[in-house]
Amino acid sequence: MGLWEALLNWLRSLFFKQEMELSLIGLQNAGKTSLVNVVATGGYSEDMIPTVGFNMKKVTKGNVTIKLWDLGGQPRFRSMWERYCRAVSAIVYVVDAADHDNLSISRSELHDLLSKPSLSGIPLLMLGNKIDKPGALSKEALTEQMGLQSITDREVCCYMISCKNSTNIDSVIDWLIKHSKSKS
Ligand SMILES: Nc1nc2c(ncn2[C@@H]2O[C@H](COP(=O)(O)OP(=O)(O)OP(=O)(O)O)[C@@H](O)[C@H]2O)c(=O)[nH]1
Ligand SMILES: [Mg+2]
Repeated sequence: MGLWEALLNWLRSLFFKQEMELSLIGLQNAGKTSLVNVVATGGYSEDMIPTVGFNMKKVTKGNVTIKLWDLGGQPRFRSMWERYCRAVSAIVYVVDAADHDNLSISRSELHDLLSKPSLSGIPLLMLGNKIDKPGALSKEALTEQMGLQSITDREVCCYMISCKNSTNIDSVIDWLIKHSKSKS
């Protein structure tokens, strides 16, 4: 890289630095903290401790600094989800796509959350995680079971991912970077 080009890149990084804030929501065991780890460091572990309350992590991707609120998914923490979603650029809702028993709870928690007036219009990124597991739902089935078609008051996008195998994590990061633009 020439000196001139390096200088231009440096100037660009000064002026186009972007920040965004996201909340990771979903039932316990969905894989929210695993996603944070995969996005931040690429690391994955089977041995995870359930999140108590919340954790905040800042991750930098290119010029974008992403502030991630990783919330606990156990029932006792769900009442604070709304508070942590108010100021965010996008809500990332993680579902264990292989856990058929908990899908209807996950669906009703999602629709409950999105019905809050304070969160109207905030884009939703739905992630069907654990597609490495046998019996994981397809994207079409997850879209249907989570009732995504009925959400018409905001942008909705859905990806099927595996934190374990790093499947589609690039698409997730690209989506996030695109959505940081509006908050620059
Ligand atoms: N097979 C498989 N297991 C996964 C995947 N992602 C996460 N897990 C496992 O799922 C379990 C729960 O993951 P966590 O990331 O702690 O889930 P969480 O959503 O943060 O849970 P809470 O903090 O309690 O809300 C861990 O044992 C992970 O190893 C995946 O893509 N595939
Ligand atoms: Mg967690």
